[in-house]
Amino acid sequence: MNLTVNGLSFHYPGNEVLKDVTFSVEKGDRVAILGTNGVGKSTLLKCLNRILKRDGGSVLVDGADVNAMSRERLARKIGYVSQSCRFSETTVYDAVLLGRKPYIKWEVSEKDLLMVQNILKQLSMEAYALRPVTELSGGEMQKVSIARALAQEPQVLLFDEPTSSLDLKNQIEVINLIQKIVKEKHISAVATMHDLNLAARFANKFLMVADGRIYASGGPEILTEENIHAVYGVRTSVEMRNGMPLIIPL
Ligand SMILES: Nc1ncnc2c1ncn2[C@@H]1O[C@H](COP(=O)(O)OP(=O)(O)OP(=O)(O)O)[C@@H](O)[C@H]1O
Repeated sequence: MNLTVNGLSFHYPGNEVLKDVTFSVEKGDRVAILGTNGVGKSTLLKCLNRILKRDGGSVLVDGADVNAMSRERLARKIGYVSQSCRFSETTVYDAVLLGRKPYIKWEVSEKDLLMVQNILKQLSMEAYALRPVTELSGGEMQKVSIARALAQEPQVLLFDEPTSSLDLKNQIEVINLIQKIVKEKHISAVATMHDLNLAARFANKFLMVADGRIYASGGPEILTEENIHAVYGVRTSVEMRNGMPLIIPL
């Protein structure tokens, strides 16, 4: 699988948000999209997933334009976990099972049920599997939407701030699980992130967005004090720890 974005642009009425965004994601990549509030990170994810219709440029999955795909085909290619998850009145189990929708023909198969059980187990969600989603905490709900996207078995997983409501243990668990799934299933994941240290732990590729454009892209070597200052306007000290950059605001 290969996701190629070329010259993508997008505007909301009276607000040009993305300009000439170009990057690619290969099988096995974990990509972190970084940048300040309101710079257009969520908008970019939504353009990849066709939730928003881009103005120009191209978004190709294995050479095929996402705009030309049927809804089901797109769902098998790209999964998306939004920032604010909304669920109808169902149990956690059924909400996760809904992720299997692109694959279910007439009835739910043994494979679908097993997969849901496995994901609930991997995410330590079994204890509340039969509770109504609407009664969960913010963090528990965030895990439900992540579990549902994993059940969808797409080739690219898009996450909008996947750990924003999670405590430290769950943050680590969720990013470790995403990494594991990316490796085992030979897929890729793209996540918008605010915590640079968590991003450094999660990703192998980074896109730093500023003023609607990709300011810098590449491996952990782009997380420099200069780039961070240019993008966030914050002075930091970047040290290497266990082969990973550790970013300390000054
Ligand atoms: N539905 C909308 N209609 C009009 N403008 C919007 C809409 N959604 C977002 N915007 C604007 O587009 C810009 C980019 O928003 P976006 O949500 O993509 O930013 P972001 O980088 O994800 O921000 P954050 O880190 O705060 O989540 C912002 O200026 C925002 O106010």
